[in-house]
Amino acid sequence: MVKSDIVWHQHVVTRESREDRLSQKGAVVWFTGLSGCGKSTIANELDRQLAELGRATMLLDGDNIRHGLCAPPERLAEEHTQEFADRFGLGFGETDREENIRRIGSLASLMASAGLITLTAFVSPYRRDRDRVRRIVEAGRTGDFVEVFVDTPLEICETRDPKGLYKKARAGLIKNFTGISDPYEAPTSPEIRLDGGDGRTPAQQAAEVLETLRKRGFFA
Ligand SMILES: Nc1ncnc2c1ncn2[C@@H]1O[C@H](COP(=O)(O)OS(=O)(=O)O)[C@@H](OP(=O)(O)O)[C@H]1O
Ligand SMILES: Nc1ncnc2c1ncn2[C@@H]1O[C@H](COP(=O)(O)OP(=O)(O)O)[C@@H](O)[C@H]1O
Repeated sequence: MVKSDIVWHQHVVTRESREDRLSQKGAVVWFTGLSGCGKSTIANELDRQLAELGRATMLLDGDNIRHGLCAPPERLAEEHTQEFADRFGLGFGETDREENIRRIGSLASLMASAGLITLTAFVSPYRRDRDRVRRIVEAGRTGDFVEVFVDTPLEICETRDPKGLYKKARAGLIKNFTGISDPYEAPTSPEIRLDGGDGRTPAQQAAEVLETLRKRGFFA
């Protein structure tokens, strides 16, 4: 393989000095699960709980990121050529999801290296894609990637259906819909598994994640 001319640049300000100033350790807390499982709600609630403790955080979630960094072709075509939009716009095919998670994983890893407790909430259905992100994040330090599997039964997600997408998917109006016409590969050994059907509130589920982060030494 031709060695790239892109050379990594060592920064003067170290990750450790950034974390010392924040009195915390950077991390990527990766929420994964079906559409409607509760990952955005729980991640938002965890963000609120961390902010209440004065922690420095960032939250990235599927719907929002797909308005910008990982926008679909039709949105890019508003500002760019159709060729550009077709090349860089992302949908929900397997390769598009791979690129979606690759981009987000790289961004989240950078945020963690700045000392931020970075929360991400994406369906991220493919084990291979999540494991790649884990390797990127943990290249810096083992243990910095905390996978949170929001294990809510499909029946509950479909009953909730807050955006009516399951109904459209069942009617064949949406292709490649996770859990209906596209696979979801559940994590085999997540750091945290939340039972989405156990009747707990998002605040209670978020509190469990918060305590795990504290026990793992990300903050005192
Ligand atoms: N085909 C298909 N499959 C799954 N989800 C779909 C699809 N089309 C649109 N949506 C909406 O997009 C949100 C998932 O985007 P993600 O970036 O998290 O997906 S992925 O990680 O690339 O699989 C997801 O948001 P959440 O419901 O918050 O998970 C859906 O509302
Ligand atoms: N623990 C919970 N108990 C009851 N409803 C929940 C819970 N967590 C989330 N919900 C509801 O489920 C729906 C989907 O939640 P959301 O966070 O958007 O899921 P996702 O981001 O995984 O698609 C929302 O209407 C939300 O209010």
